[in-house]
Amino acid sequence: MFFIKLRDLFKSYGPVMALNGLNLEVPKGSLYGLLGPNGAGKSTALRIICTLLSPDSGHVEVGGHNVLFEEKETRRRLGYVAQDVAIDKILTGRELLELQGDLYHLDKKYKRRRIEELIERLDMHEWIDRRCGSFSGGMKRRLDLSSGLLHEPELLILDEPTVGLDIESRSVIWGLLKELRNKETTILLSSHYLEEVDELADEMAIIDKGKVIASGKPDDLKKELGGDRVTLRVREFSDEVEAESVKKLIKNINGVSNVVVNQTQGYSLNFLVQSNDVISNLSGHLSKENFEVFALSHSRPSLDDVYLQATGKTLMDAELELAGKRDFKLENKKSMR
Ligand SMILES: Nc1ncnc2c1ncn2[C@@H]1O[C@H](COP(=O)(O)OP(=O)(O)OP(=O)(O)O)[C@@H](O)[C@H]1O
Repeated sequence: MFFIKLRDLFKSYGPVMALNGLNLEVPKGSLYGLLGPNGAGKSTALRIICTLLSPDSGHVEVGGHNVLFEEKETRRRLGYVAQDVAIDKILTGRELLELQGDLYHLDKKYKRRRIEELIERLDMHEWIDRRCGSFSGGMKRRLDLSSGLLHEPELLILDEPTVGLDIESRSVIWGLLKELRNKETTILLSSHYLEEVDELADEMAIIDKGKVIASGKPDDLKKELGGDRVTLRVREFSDEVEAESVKKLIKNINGVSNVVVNQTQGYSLNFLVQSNDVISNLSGHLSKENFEVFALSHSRPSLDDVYLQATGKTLMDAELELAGKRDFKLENKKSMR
């Protein structure tokens, strides 16, 4: 049974098409990861599900309710932890949670109990009575997460929950998310950290340019690639021309597939091999064209390889490319309106 269903979702900001026919189905009680580079459209999709933004067209359903017509019912059932939250600087963490509880119209006794539970669970007692203005990024995130969980929502939506956080805060947040999933809360989170999605998600979707281009269980997606991943360098620092020549040669070797030049890693080559024999014979093939093996590593496929297979580039290359095209100043201005 699916708890969230998105069908043919389109959304543009002026000339920028953020969602380009997005389809997604999130099973009830699962932890679902949306993986994609900055600018892929993840936040836009999450904000639409949370009723904070309207799509240009498409269907959005949460727990059997049409989100576009039943905003109030949807909001009651979900907790949303945004990417950037402007937390009041003067209130203490506890006062902020009290205020949030009042906004949810929680019963006084229930609210106090929930606040205590969350302070305990997210290990916040040492600093929760300090003013929020003095909090670190990790403390703010834990406070945000507590706010989103006060009313025990059936659905928790998190936009990049651990971006830029210290290891301790990240592990506290991961621990809580795993626990909630075991208690049947449906969790949808966006991330551009491969290891976060790999570690947490039961199912995932890769989003690229406003569309889902691959989805399934992380392990199944890795297995579908069907071979081991090899990274090869023919010299310490290659250039594009050399890398493309090596690519041409390797592509024609039997048992090799998905050859990609990895620009951000010194023009190394990434590819999949069907058996170890291919690796043993590699230097023979290369020497025919006067190339040699400078460095070679070999591993089981990772989510980065899944991403590479689906998009033709690594997640890091995609981020660099998109970062060059974005006008963050303008976006900030528009989203404050
Ligand atoms: N308020 C806005 N005004 C103009 N363009 C926007 C606005 N918000 C997002 N965009 C553009 O829409 C596209 C999708 O952005 P979105 O924030 O949804 O992506 P994302 O995958 O969540 O990335 P990030 O993690 O950086 O937020 C990007 O090209 C972005 O530049």
